[in-house]
Amino acid sequence: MKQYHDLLQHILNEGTDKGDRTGTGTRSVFGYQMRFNLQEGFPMVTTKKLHLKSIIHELLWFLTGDTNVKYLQDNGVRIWNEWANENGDLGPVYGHQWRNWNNEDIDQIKDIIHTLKNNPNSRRMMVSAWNPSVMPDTSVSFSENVANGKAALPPCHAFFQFYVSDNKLSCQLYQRSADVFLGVPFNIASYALFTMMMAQVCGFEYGDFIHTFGDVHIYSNHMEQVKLQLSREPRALPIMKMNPDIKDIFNFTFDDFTLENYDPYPAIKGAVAI
Ligand SMILES: Nc1nc(=O)c2c([nH]1)NC[C@@H]1CN(c3ccc(C(=O)N[C@@H](CCC(=O)O)C(=O)O)cc3)CN21
Ligand SMILES: O=c1ccn([C@H]2C[C@H](O)[C@@H](COP(=O)(O)O)O2)c(=O)[nH]1
Repeated sequence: MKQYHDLLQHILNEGTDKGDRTGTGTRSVFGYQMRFNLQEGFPMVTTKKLHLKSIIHELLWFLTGDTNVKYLQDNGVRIWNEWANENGDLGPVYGHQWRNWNNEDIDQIKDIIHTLKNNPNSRRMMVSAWNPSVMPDTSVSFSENVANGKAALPPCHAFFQFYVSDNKLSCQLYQRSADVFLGVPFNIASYALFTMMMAQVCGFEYGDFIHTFGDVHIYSNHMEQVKLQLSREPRALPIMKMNPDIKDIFNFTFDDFTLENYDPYPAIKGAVAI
């Protein structure tokens, strides 16, 4: 994962100090791109231990269209708790927009699969989680926004596009805002896995995952952690094995994934900016 270390180093070298919504403070750059060839291994950061269980359950949760944290909590995943209201609701966030865009019965995932199978040369294979009509009002709390039918947080991984050439499936994500120490390792692994799942169910080989960023930042309270991480030499990437019998994107379950040869350095704790 030289790509990830290069990004950390680029922000340290070239970033400017910038205030942010959470009041934490960041060092930030605007615009950056990384590319991962999914045939070269599974892009899971090795220089700190990642909680793969959270990544897989979060992705399966998005795919069901669920926006309540109960499923995550029942599976030991805590990463969305801070933003949910007392009933566990997050408002119309990712899963809702993917599967039922703007409450209009538009299933963007089903539509993309149909196009991938029938017209893979299409240049219109986009999924958008960005929906201006549910943007939260930042002057009120997360739960007040949810009560008003708004999303607790606007999507960070806002939209993505698929592309097929040489029978290989690639995916490019635009991430408008990125917490490089905590969020980005999750986001890379999640979209890499999603691309591989889509490739399997549509009958393609693995292509590239391309990760494009807007405001990409290191929070000021993650600087020591980032320096420790950069002092570690990246190790060989692990291999992700998926149950080859699954041919419907909505039928994957947690037990269909096995990560082999993941040999990370120890975890590095960091506080999440709320
Ligand atoms: N500031 C901020 N950064 C994010 O990455 C982020 C948000 N907010 N808000 C919404 C979601 C929630 N995400 C999160 C939230 C917490 C962790 C986190 O604490 N990760 C720890 C522990 C992981 C675990 O126990 O599963 C880590 O060390 O990776 C990661 C992603 C990604 N998003
Ligand atoms: O998947 C995710 C979700 C969130 N983040 C980060 C990016 C920002 O640091 C915060 C969101 O704050 P905004 O003020 O809405 O930009 O969460 C991430 O990196 N990955």
